[in-house]
This record gives sequence, structure tokens and C-alpha cells, in this order.
Amino acid sequence: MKIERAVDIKTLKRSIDQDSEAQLLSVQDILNQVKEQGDAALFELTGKFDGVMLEELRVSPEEIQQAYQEMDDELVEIIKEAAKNIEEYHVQQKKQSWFFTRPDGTMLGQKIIPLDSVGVYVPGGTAAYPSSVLMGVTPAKVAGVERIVLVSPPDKNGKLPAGVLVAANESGVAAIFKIGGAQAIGALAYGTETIKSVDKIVGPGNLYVALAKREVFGTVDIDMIAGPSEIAVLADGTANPAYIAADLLSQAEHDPRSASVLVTTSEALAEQVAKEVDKQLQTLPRREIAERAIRDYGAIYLVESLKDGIDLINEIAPEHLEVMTQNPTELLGQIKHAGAIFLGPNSSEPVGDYFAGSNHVLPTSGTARFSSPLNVDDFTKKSSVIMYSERAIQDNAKKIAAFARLEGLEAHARAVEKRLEEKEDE
Ligand SMILES: NC(=O)c1ccc[n+]([C@@H]2O[C@H](COP(=O)([O-])OP(=O)(O)OC[C@H]3O[C@@H](n4cnc5c(N)ncnc54)[C@H](O)[C@@H]3O)[C@@H](O)[C@H]2O)c1
Ligand SMILES: N[C@H](CO)Cc1c[nH]c[nH+]1
Ligand SMILES: [Zn+2]
Repeated sequence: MKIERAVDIKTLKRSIDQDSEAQLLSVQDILNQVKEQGDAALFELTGKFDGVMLEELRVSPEEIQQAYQEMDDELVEIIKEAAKNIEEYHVQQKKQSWFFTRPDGTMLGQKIIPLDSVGVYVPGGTAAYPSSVLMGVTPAKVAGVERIVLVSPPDKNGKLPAGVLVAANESGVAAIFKIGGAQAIGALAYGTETIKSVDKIVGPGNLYVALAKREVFGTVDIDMIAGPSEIAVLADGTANPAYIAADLLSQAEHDPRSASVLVTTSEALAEQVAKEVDKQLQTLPRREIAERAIRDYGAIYLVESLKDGIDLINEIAPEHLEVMTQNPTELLGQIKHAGAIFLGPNSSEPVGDYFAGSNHVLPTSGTARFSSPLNVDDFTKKSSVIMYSERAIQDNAKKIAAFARLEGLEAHARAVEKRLEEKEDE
């Protein structure tokens, strides 16, 4: 890894918009086909793109049972424990409806309501992460969403990975469907004979999935369109270089476009981390991916002070930030922009990916400046509640009517004045 004194933030801001016109047209065709032909389109497109002719779209209870048998019992227990931790964390996020009254008897409030139904997309292939199943489903469940369904593309034998099925079952989804790509997004948005449409679709996927989500937005709500993973580590000379290198590589192995960045005040540490990264890379099974990510999007930035380091971190707004300094908690107050903040030497990033309980679906590509991790609020909506008292309408009707007339809206004015007339007639 190169050690630099100047920072090119631009290299971290990778665009997710690498779609071509042809891909967009193909996605639009797929969505139309699903809208018009329903299940028949799903069977046909799954044959075409996933190479398997399915008999059933829905995963059967027997398939779920078989998944438990295929998995090591110890791993099932680990998934259960992770699910418990994730639930415990997200329960803390739950907000209550609130109401208050004014002295004139008016009652006002905000009612919080869970969405009726949600679809969670789980990518296929090597990115079919059981942990992402837990992260997508649990906040919806905690929010109180009644119907949560999961979609994921099948393999050539028409199967989904055992880990995905176990995680889905443990987190309490209502149904699992073996469909992927734009056709899965279309089915969730428009509904088919077998799959009822949902109100919101969440979860990452390839370009076809991302484009399809963008296309159906408005018919349904969607979550963020996530870019490749990122990690930034802020460290002083007290940090352990082997830990830092390992954590940088943990995100580099996700994608050749993952960004792994160290910001440090210590030149000695910078040199040690660069050496460690090279050393640890040699034995990684996903070495090729990680090597490309480190080469193209990895960097070590030397800064004069921790204050300069924090300014730089706030500018990068990384998906994950690890703070490995002598007193990490003292810096927390100054960190404004980061999706998840890991404090101290024991809080290795994968702790958050799998087990601590916080959500690993996080804002990427600098969007941590204005967005948050996937959370319970993403699966609720709010309604305002207004109950004006008789005294309040009598006292305020004239003011409201005057305001309406300022906007040239006579019917608005007369609607509230009607209450005054009715009172005079009594
Ligand atoms: N940001 C994150 O947190 C995160 C996590 C996991 C995975 N991912 C992303 O998920 C993606 C996984 O990709 P994947 O492809 O393995 O699985 P996927 O499930 O995203 O896509 C597979 C589907 O793509 C469709 N498809 C493939 N080729 C097509 C074509 N030519 N025309 C139309 N549709 C086509 C097929 O329907 C197939 O079912 C990667 O891009 C990865 O970066 C991101
Ligand atoms: N670090 C990824 C999100 O940035 C999530 C993940 C899933 N599995 C392992 N890691
Ligand atoms: Zn990860």
C-alpha cells in the first residue's frame, strides 16, 4: 500500500451508475414481462438467467427442514445467537407514537405504523450471505411488519443455500421464493399469482437488481442502493499494525472496488501496516479480489494530528470507521460522518458484520453524510393526528381563513368559517 500525504477523496467516491442503456432496456423488458405474464414470466426468466426450470417458486417446509440437516448444529446455534443479538439491538430503536393536548382542549399527535409488507432481496452466488438475511429481516420484524418475504436466485439445481434458508427461518419470514434479478423485483413490486406485492423492497444485488429497484421506486418504496464496501481506520502510534491490516483486508475481500483506507499520525505505523497488508494478503483465499481492491482503492494517509485525521474521516464519510487510538471514546464526539463507528482494538469490523447486533447494511460512497444504517424506522411510517376542540376552532377560524385567502384559496377559508356560522345559528 502506498503511503501518501495528500488525499484524493475522488477515488473513494466510486459511482454505482455504471449501467449501460442496454442493461436498462433489458431490465424494463423484464419488468414488463413480469407485470403482464406473472408467474409464467418468472418460470421462463429463471430458466433463462439462472439456468433452471423450477417446478415451484416457493421454498417448501421440507426444503427448510433439509437445510437444518445440511448445516452443522454449531453453526445453526451461532446464527440463532447472532439473530438474538441483532433483535436486541434493534428493539432499542423502536419509537413510540406520541400525543399531547393544548389548554384549549386540542389534541395533536403522531401515530407510528409498521409497513404492511416487505420484500427482502438476497443476492445469489458467493454473495448469498445469511448474515444479510438477518440484517434485512430483523428491523422489519421489530418494527411490526406483518408479512416479510424473501427472494433469492436459485442455483442450477433449483436450490437456495442452506445458510440463507436457516437464517430466513430463524428471523421469521413468512415465505421464501426462488427468484432473483429484475424479475424478482418486478414480482415484489407488481405481484403475481403466487407472490403478493409488497410495500417496500430492501437488500443489495447486482446491477440488474439495482436498476430494477430504481425503476419500481414509486410503485413501492426501496432502501438505499448500496455501493461496494468501505473501511477507514483512524490510528495513532499505539495501534496494533497486524490488527489494522487484517481489518483493512476484511473489507477488501468483498469486491475489487472495495475501499480500505488507513489515516494515521504515525509514519512508523503506516510502514508496518503496509508491510502487514502485503504479508497477510498472501494466504487469503480471495486474494485476487482483495489485491485488486487494495491496489485500486487502498490508501494510507499520513496526517499531522488526530484533529486533521478526524477532519479527513468526516470528509470521506466511510461506511465503516475503526478508531484505534489511545483513547478512542474521547474522539467519538468529533466524528460526524461514518455509517458505523468501531471503537478500540477489540471492535474488529466483522464483529459488526455478524454478531454485535448493529446493522451491517450501511451507507456507502460518502452517503453517510446524510443517511443512516438500515433501521427500524425504515420499516415504519407516520401519520399526523389532529383533533381540534370547539374552542380552538372558534378562536382560530378567522386567522386560518385569513391565511387561506392570502393564498387565494377561498374554499379553504369558507370551510373553517362554516364552523363559526354554525355556532352563530345555535
Ligand atoms: N453492498 C452490499 O452490502 C452487498 C452485499 C452482498 C452482495 N452485494 C452485491 O450483490 C451482487 C451479487 O451479484 P450476483 O450476480 O451474484 O447475484 P444477484 O442475485 O444480485 O443477481 C443474480 C441475478 O441477476 C440476473 N441476471 C444476471 N445476468 C443477467 C442478464 N444478462 N440480464 C438480465 N438479468 C441478469 C439474473 O436474474 C440472476 O438471477 C454483487 O454485485 C455484489 O456486489 C452487495
Ligand atoms: N461488510 C458488508 C457490508 O459492508 C456486509 C457483510 C456481509 N457479510 C460479511 N460482510
Ligand atoms: Zn463484510
